[in-house]
Amino acid sequence: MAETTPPRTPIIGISLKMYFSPSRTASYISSFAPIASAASALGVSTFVIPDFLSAASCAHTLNSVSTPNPSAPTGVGAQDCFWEEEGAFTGEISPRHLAELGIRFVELGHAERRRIFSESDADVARKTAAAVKNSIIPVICVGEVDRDEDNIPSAVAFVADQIRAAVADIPTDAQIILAYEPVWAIGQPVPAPTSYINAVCSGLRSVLDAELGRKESARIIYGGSAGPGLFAELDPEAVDGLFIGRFGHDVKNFEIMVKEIAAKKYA
Ligand SMILES: O=C(CO)COP(=O)(O)O
Repeated sequence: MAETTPPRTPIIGISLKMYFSPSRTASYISSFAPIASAASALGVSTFVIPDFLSAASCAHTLNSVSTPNPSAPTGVGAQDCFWEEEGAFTGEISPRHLAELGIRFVELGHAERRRIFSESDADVARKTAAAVKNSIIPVICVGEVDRDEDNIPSAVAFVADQIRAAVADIPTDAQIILAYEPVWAIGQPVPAPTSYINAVCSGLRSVLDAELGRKESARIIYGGSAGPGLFAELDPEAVDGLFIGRFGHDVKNFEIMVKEIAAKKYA
């Protein structure tokens, strides 16, 4: 069954990629838990995506954190999943098994997976459908590869095609998160220019609302060298939150960004 609530609550998440050892991840989660609770009180949802080795124990910890606002929960995600639920698929991870362990999000189609492991839009679509079927919220990563700040319509068109492909086989009311990450802005010292992020996200918002019927069910978060100070410059009508990488490794930065999102979204 698709996860259909809560709609469009601001949300911030971090992927730890393959940066942290299991012990460092455990210590990060201990510091993260009270921040998630405070974020909920501010009306901001949070998630952490550790590597697979730590996902179950992180879910165990974070799922027992008290989040005072039921519309702003916290949760743990996985960095990928397979589209099949069970069987002879050596090395793959079942979305049904993730759900059984209390994992509430799954990141799909990250730029690194598309580039290094040749994941296609068709793969992402099948994984998205499998996640939704298991009540896991997909965090679908999309973004254009080349930097061309003068050509916003072409970035919007490219990313909109990625989105159309990813959601082709799920119901319109299934809750999804679109992590808009211009590939050229990942792993850089600074994010994409804010005017550019705002323009692309507002183009995508129109496609989601008018064409895909996802005004309530799809949130857009920005990722790609995002850090403190960024959200204050973003358009809160177009961008629902952030997807953090390196600049959230210091959990204090994550806390700062939670507050910046709350301030801007509830201004
Ligand atoms: O890819 C990202 C999040 O998944 C962004 O990573 P960085 O913020 O480290 O560039």
